[in-house]
Amino acid sequence: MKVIELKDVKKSYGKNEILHGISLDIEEGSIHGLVGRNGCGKTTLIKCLTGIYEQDQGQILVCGEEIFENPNVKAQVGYVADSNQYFEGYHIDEMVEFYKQIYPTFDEKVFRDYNQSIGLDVSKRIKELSKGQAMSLASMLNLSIHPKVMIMDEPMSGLDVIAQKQIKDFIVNEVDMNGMSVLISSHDLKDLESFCDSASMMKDGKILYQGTMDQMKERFTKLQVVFGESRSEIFKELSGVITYSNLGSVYTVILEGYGEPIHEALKQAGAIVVEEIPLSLEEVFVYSNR
Ligand SMILES: Nc1ncnc2c1ncn2[C@@H]1O[C@H](COP(=O)(O)OP(=O)(O)OP(=O)(O)O)[C@@H](O)[C@H]1O
Repeated sequence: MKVIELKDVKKSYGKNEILHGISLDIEEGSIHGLVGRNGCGKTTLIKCLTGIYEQDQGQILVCGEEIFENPNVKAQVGYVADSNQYFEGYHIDEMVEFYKQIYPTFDEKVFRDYNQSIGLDVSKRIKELSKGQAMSLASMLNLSIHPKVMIMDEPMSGLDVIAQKQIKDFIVNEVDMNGMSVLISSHDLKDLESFCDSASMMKDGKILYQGTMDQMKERFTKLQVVFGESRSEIFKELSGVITYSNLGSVYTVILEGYGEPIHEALKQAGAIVVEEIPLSLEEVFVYSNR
């Protein structure tokens, strides 16, 4: 079942259109990564998806309903923003009380359990927390709602590696125990690769492609090709080659549209070895944004 459905969503700031027709589906119980260069529109998309902004065009369904000005749906959605500038004068304990009032599903015991690991002093005011501590708090509070859908805008920024692991463990726990679905934006692609089931890659206000991690990587192929002698000219002529490098007669090639014809062309040109090497999400990102 799809918990998030976006159809042809457009959003402008004034006359400047930022989202140019975004369509995106996220399956229940999955962790979906949102990646893209600075300024491509991730936060704008997230603010539409959480109902903070109304889209100018298109449809956004969360749990089957429009989210904008829909408190019933919003009550089922956790949101960790990329910066937390509100409630600065509140003590953590007061924030817990506030969440209890706003969200009937808020589970104080779970919050205390999470904070047992993270170790924030609950008598502190929000403004006395470091950036990483404030991000951890936002994640813990929102996870303790047991939301059906969790939207997280760079939630790991500022967190040390131990806190990152703890927050990821909490997220996975909520997914496993309660079937929570997650959309998470991050610039740490290695991290997303190990953590997400699927991802979307944004570029200039559009989704370039979306799919499972394996499907994302299918777009490009990385080959190791060995000739008896140096043969760089072949890669200048071969179709789909994005980049190549060599160490003597051993070539590493990144190409698009690899298949039998290219394999045959390399063999006919005298390649002794043509071997596919796994690509990382980071490599897919870099070659997609060239
Ligand atoms: N409130 C605003 N008013 C006008 N323009 C804005 C506003 N917020 C963002 N923008 C512009 O919209 C574009 C997309 O910004 P957005 O914050 O959505 O990008 P992002 O992908 O989240 O970037 P980053 O990875 O740096 O956080 C940018 O060009 C930005 O300058």
